[in-house]
Amino acid sequence: MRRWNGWGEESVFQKVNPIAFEYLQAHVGLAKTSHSLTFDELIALVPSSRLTQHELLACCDMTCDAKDRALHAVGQSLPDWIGLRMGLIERFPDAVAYPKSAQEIRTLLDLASEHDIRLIPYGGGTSVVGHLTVPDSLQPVVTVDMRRMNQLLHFDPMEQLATFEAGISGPEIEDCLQARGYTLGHYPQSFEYSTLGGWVATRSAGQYSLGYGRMDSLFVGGRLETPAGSFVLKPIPASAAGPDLRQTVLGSEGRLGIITECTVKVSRLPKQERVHAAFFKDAETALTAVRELAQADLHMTMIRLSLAAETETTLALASHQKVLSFVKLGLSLWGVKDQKCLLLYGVAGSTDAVSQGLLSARRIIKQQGGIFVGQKFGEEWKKARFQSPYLRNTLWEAGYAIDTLETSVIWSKVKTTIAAIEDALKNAARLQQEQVHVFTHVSHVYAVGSSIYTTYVFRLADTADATLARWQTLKSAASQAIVEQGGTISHQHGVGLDHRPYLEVEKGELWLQMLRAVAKTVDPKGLMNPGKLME
Ligand SMILES: Cc1cc2nc3c(=O)[nH]c(=O)nc-3n(C[C@H](O)[C@H](O)[C@H](O)COP(=O)(O)OP(=O)(O)OC[C@H]3O[C@@H](n4cnc5c(N)ncnc54)[C@H](O)[C@@H]3O)c2cc1C
Repeated sequence: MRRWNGWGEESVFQKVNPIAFEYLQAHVGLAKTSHSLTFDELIALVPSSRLTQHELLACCDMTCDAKDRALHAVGQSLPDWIGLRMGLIERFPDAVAYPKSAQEIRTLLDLASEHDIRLIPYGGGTSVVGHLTVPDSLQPVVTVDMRRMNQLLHFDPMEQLATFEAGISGPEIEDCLQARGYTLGHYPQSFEYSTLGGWVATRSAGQYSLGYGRMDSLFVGGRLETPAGSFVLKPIPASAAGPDLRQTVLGSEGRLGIITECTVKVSRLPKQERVHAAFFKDAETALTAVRELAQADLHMTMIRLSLAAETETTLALASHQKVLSFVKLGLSLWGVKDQKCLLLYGVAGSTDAVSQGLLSARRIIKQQGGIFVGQKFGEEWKKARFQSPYLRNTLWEAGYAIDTLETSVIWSKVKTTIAAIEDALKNAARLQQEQVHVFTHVSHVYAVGSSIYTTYVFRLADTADATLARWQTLKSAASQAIVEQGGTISHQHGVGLDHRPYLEVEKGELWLQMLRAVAKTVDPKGLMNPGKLME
């Protein structure tokens, strides 16, 4: 069963070795465990619904049950966690709808327009930027859970296209496609629960984005039901007929309507898939190698470079410490010491393509002094690649909060932006007489630049309000640093509520006016996910 107040399956507990806890204490300080709300205590916070006995309840298996409303009140952002664990949830939806077809959604939208009801589309509930927060609305709010719409509607190997209902989850998609010898190749770390509709609505990026593309390029068509009517995007390979309307649906964050189906590009399952690893002596050489790999057109599936602090943290968290001491000793003999950076790189395809890809990658890595350590690190990463979010549970229970930040910039700005984000977090913590442990990797690379993904760990404060204030200070300092460096406020997580204040600087007021005009056209009464993405 899925955890109601954290990440993942209840049966999975990610242990942290004592060395890693000592490491954390040395960097962040000794933490105190805080009281976590019980499920009954959470339910007691749910007020009565404004929709009890409303005629809308006849639609889409809708329910006003407090349990359903509690389970749909938030997503997975840090403020969401503070809300769930410490009882700081201000509002709950009045009801939850569970549509089973596009037709039911059409009926729901028509009824919502007639009765002035606000709707929040809900995919897997894995948003990390406040997409699912219930607005402060005088009108009732219904959260629309899409997960019963999880069928494959059409698959055509000739065209390499598959059409799914939008509520289908990552594992369900891969089960369908792999049984037919195909894959979507989209693996965000939230793969277990997030949905196709959610990926499109947030423009998500998976771990193999280098090989298969981000959701932006996988999504070729679909259907959006808006309060004003249906919007159908035909799958067309390329078109010069005016602006590309797929771009309106991608990243729409539930503001324009409900995506009911998506047509996506699929690929043949690769014969072979390899992830290898190499160490570099410092960030300078490692980033040069990564840029050259990204620009070499090698058909790689992934590149993930952990900078020095993340490499050190990864090694501290690893379970096989004895083996690691040998590796560290060996690396130090090659002059790879304190500033070492770990690179994981993946290649997939036919046996020949994989050998050729690995060989070409090796040449570039070697030119920058990279030391190869074979497949072991890559295999471990593959095994654990959906496990690390489970650490959030373990660390929270020990009194630590963990959050992530992401952006992307052109190559000339990568190093300075990483430093600016990390410094901003450390300074903001220092001003609060606290410490923060900060580490960064780059994992989505392009010919022109790269994403930057920073993780930060800090201590929970004594109360929910104080913990939230601590997070807000850190998050806004880092977001400000991103904006000042000219980075995007989000490379992959979207805007939601948390990034909304920074959007105007990035896109400009005219762009926001255009977007508001589009929303007004398809949703004149402002029913859809109010307040997210834009005011
Ligand atoms: C542990 C963890 C790891 C993550 N890793 C990644 C990662 O590697 N890459 C990445 O890109 N993101 C990642 N995320 C963020 C998150 O998983 C993505 O934003 C994901 O795309 C959200 O999908 P979802 O189905 O859970 O959508 P939800 O969280 O339910 O909703 C997100 C937004 O999409 C809208 N929406 C959802 N479904 C529809 C629909 N059918 N029609 C219209 N609007 C809809 C919602 O209204 C909301 O605004 C991670 C999150 C967590 C918690």
